[in-house]
This record gives sequence, structure tokens and C-alpha cells, in this order.
Amino acid sequence: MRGREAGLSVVTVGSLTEHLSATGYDPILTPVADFADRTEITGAAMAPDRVEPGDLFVAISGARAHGADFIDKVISRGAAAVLTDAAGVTKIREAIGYRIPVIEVAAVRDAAGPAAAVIYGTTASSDPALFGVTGTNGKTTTTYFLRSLLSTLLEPKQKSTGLIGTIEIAAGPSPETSERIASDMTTPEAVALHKLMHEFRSKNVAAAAMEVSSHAISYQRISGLYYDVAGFTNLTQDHLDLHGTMEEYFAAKAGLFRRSRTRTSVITVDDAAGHRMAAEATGHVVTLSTSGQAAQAHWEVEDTAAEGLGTAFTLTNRHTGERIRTSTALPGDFNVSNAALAAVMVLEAASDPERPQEFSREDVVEALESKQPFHVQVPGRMQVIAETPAAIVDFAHNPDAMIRTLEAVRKPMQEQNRGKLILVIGAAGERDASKRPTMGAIAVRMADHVIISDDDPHGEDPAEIRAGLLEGAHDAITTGGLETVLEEITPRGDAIAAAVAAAGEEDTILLAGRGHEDHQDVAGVRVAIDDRAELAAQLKARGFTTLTGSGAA
Ligand SMILES: CC(=O)N[C@H]1[C@@H](OP(=O)(O)OP(=O)(O)OC[C@H]2O[C@@H](n3ccc(=O)[nH]c3=O)[C@H](O)[C@@H]2O)O[C@H](CO)[C@@H](O)[C@@H]1O[C@H](C)C(=O)N[C@@H](C)C(=O)N[C@H](CCC(=O)O)C(=O)O
Ligand SMILES: Nc1ncnc2c1ncn2[C@@H]1O[C@H](COP(=O)(O)OP(=O)(O)OP(=O)(O)O)[C@@H](O)[C@H]1O
Repeated sequence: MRGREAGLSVVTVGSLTEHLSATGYDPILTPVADFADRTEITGAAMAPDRVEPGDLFVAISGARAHGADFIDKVISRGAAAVLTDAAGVTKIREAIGYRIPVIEVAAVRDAAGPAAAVIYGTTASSDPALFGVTGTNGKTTTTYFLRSLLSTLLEPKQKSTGLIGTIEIAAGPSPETSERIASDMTTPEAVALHKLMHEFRSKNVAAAAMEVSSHAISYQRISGLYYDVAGFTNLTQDHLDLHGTMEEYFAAKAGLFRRSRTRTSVITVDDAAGHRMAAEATGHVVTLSTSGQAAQAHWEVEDTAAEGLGTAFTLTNRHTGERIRTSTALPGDFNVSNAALAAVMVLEAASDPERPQEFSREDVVEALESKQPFHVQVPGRMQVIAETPAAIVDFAHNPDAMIRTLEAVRKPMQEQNRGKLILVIGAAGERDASKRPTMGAIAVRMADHVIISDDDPHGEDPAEIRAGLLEGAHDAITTGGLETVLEEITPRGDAIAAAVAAAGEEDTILLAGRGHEDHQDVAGVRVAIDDRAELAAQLKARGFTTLTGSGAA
């Protein structure tokens, strides 16, 4: 039996069953025996391979399997008890009889978070202060900006910060001095999140930024968590393979902006979804306009000005008259939106009298104006690999993100009347196939030379995926009478080599879709390729200069 970790109070099957009963989950405990009630629980897991001695195993009924199908493995790994549904109880009793206490509830996914919160000690007032970000695009970038600002504020007070998202899970005094593990999901399962909160507390983490995917909200992964501040970026077409319609997609994201879950909601109101989200959010709601369209917003971005490849801007507060000048080094107007959202989320957290932070509002203003918290590299997000030719790697993999990224990259080219834009693009397999023709059309309309290649095919036929993009591209060239050079080159390494071969010093190369990813999943086989390293290597081979560290994986 694994000892109880420091700071965890004793939880037994009996006390957990009582808690679930008191919070409306109507649990049934079997067998009804003294040993069952007194059985101690020291952790929780949903993936059978991650069960540790003393854990509560949460056995869910899923699309691929039922967790209870793995009960033998779970027992051998020392699970102390199981939380599951009626189907799971039947499977367990048929497999091993009454050897292990089983708590039966109807809604296992809903109960997993509150159960894990009790086991790991998560409460509305416990550290870390949580900053969650949701939206179709901008979650990763905004959470890196949040973490950079929070560590600028907290490191001087000997406090650490944390990050949970698509790229990595990290905790430490600063982004540079953190323990980091690669992520296999944007938002982990509830039991993993509460375990993380406990680990963050033991690492002196006072505040953490986390991406909240719409899947996470739909799959109840954030149940039992309380957000100090939650931010909304935007809502455009993506993930329709899960949510079906934009209405359901909206409803999924709206689940984060509820008083019961979030103290302050900061809603970017640059699109219709933002206005609706602000109207429907409950609790303390703050609006942010970064496009100059919503004069009634609490906070607005004004006076933007090019600063290198990035942008300087002023944050103004309509109520207080505050004007805060700051900037981001990342290209693109959308990165002004991301930086403004991160800034307002932390400013609002510092102004919440019922939930004092380790920093004041004045500390935040001072950091924004003098410490450049948004001059950080976000792996694979508008990451500049070289400046001559301009060579950028970005994660854009849906129509809206592509348009934004291509606009961002074209802007300096148009201002300096310089060169042609060479774009390498693909699309992921087993994800929303309806967006592929749209992406192909956007590519040929906004770039001068387009190379259709592979992204992450997963189990789909890569040629089929490329055909979807090519179909949209050919249609757009025909109907628009475009002169765009269009090629289909695979594998991706050859496509990158072709892009570099076609580039002159005045040109711009953009690799879109994979960003930080260092391998492709081709029918279950991991094919190693990192766009940043490949691009840097090809540029060096042609004698071009690359930025130091830019090709690092
Ligand atoms: C659509 C989706 O999110 N599905 C998630 C869901 O699957 P599910 O409910 O069908 O459950 P299941 O996969 O049948 O598993 C049931 C039980 O059997 C176990 N099992 C299952 C199969 C197996 O081979 N071995 C095994 O042990 C599971 O651990 C679980 O205990 O619960 C599973 C268990 O936690 C997740 O692994 C699975 O994520 C899949 C792999 C996935 O690809 N999710 C993606 C879509 C996702 O969540 N993406 C978002 C980001 C989206 C974005 O913004 O791009 C994210 O937050 O990562
Ligand atoms: N605020 C924004 N609005 C629109 N597009 C954006 C915004 N921020 C970033 N993008 C574009 O979307 C891409 C993804 O950005 P980022 O990874 O920060 O978002 P994300 O929400 O985490 O994406 P995903 O959910 O796919 O992980 C970027 O590479 C850029 O092309």
C-alpha cells in the first residue's frame, strides 16, 4: 500500500461514499462489509496502466472499451476500490466476485472529478489559483503568456507557477527552470487533473494556467475544479466531429463560464460567439474588445503599432480610465488578442477582494509596462526560424487559424513589398474532414506557392486527406483564375526541402499545421519529424542563417 502523500487527509471508501451521497450521486457500495467501508484510498486513476497501490480506479464506459474490462490488470496493480456504473459492477462481479469494494453511480464521469477532489484535497480556496482558457484558437498561446506573466509576478516572492496544455505539463519557479512532461492531451482526465493540483501544491505552485478544451468540458474532465479566472478567445469551425453542430460546440464551451465553476470570466467579444458568451456567462463577467468593434467592452485594445515582427498596444479600461502600454513579440494581430486576454485575466484576478493573490494590481501594471511578459517563444506558434528568408512554423490547422496566420505573415511582406509566400500545409486524419477543401482554397488564395503534404494521418489514407485539400485548392484556382503554384509532395520532409529550394532571400516560408509536434502518427507508426528542426536544417544546407535555438525540438 502506498503511504498517504504529505498533506492528504485520510479518505476511506466509506467517507468517499458518504461524500458522493451528500453531493447527489446516489452511490451504492458493495459488498456491504466492514472491510469495504474502512478500506483506505490514497489516489485515483482512470487509465488502467496508471493505477498505483491504494488507488480508486474509475472505470468508465467508453467508445472503445469499458474500464471494468481491465479489472485483472487493475487488481494486480494494487487498486483499493473501484468507482463505476451498473455495467461495470456486473463485469467486475463476473470476473472477480466481491474481492474489491465497488462504488456504483449512474454518472461515473460526472462523479470522477468530485471524488478525485476529495482524495487529493482540491477545494475552491486551495492553491494553485487556476487560470483556464478555452476557445477554438489561442488557448496554447494565451496560457504561455499567462504563465510568463504569473511567473514574472510570483518568482520574486519565491512562489512557483504551473502550466497544463497541448504541448506540455510544467511546474517550477519559472518557465526556464521547470520540470516538464510532454502532454498526450490538451486537458487531462479529471482524476489526473486533481492529482496534478496536489503535485503542484507540493511544488509550491501558487498559480497555474491551463487550456480547457471543449472535449474536456463535454467529458466532465474539469468537474471538481474551481477557476479564479477563465478566459474565452473565440469560436469558429473546428471539432464538429465531436460536437456535431456549432450550437452544441458553443454550449460545451459555455459550461466553463458558470459561477459554480469560475469566479471571474473574461470574455473576448471580437466575434458573435463572444458577445453571446458574455451575455450568458454567470458570476463576475468582464469583456475585452481587441478589434475595436465593441465600444461597450470593459477593456479595449488601442493604439497598436508594429514593433519588430510583433506589436505594441495599449489596454484601456472604460470604467477606471486606466491606460496600460505593453507589447508582444509574436507576429499577428491575433497574438495581440491573446496577450490582451492574458493581461486582463491577471489584472482581474489581482482585483478580487475575496480571493487575494500574492500580487497586487499595481504589480501587474508594472510587470506589463516594464518586464515584457509576452516576449516569449511559444513552441510551434508563429515560431520564427529565420529572418532572411522569413521562415515561420505555426500550428494553424483550421480555416480561421489559417486565415489569421496567413494575414499575419503577409502583412510585413505587403508593407515592405517583398517576395513571394511559400506555404506547406496538410490536414490531420480522423478529425473534421469537412474543413479540408476550405483549407485548400484558403491556401491558394493567400499564398503564392502552395505545397500540399501530410500532417498527422492517424488511421486515414494520407492520399485521401491530401485529395480533400487539393479539391478545394483546384476549385479556388479555377473559379478565381489564380496563378498560384500548387504542388503535392510527400513525405513532409521532401515538401519542406522543396519550399526551401523555391525560396529566395526576399521570400517567406510558412509551415502550418503541426507547430511543436515532433512526430507524425501514420497508421499507428510514429514517424519522427519536427517542422522546426527540418526547416532549420534545410535552410542551413542552402547557406541561409537561422535564429539560434529556433530549430530546437
Ligand atoms: C473523444 C475523446 O475525448 N475520447 C476520450 C474518452 O474516450 P471514451 O470515453 O470513448 O473511453 P475509451 O477510450 O473507450 O476508454 C474507456 C476506458 O477503457 C480504457 N482503455 C480504453 C482503450 C484501451 O485501449 N485501453 C484502455 O485501458 C480507458 O483508459 C478508459 O478507462 O476517454 C478516454 C479515456 O480517458 C480518452 O483516452 C479519449 O480520448 C481520445 C484518445 C482522444 O483522442 N481525445 C481527443 C479527441 C481529445 O480529448 N482532444 C482534446 C483536444 C481537442 C483540441 O482542442 O484539439 C484534449 O483535451 O486533448
Ligand atoms: N486568438 C486567435 N484567433 C485566431 N487564431 C489564432 C488565435 N491565436 C492563435 N491562432 C492561430 O491558431 C493556431 C493555434 O494557436 P494555439 O495553439 O495558441 O491555439 P489552441 O486553441 O491551443 O489550438 P488547439 O486547440 O488546436 O491546440 C496558431 O498557430 C495561429 O495560427
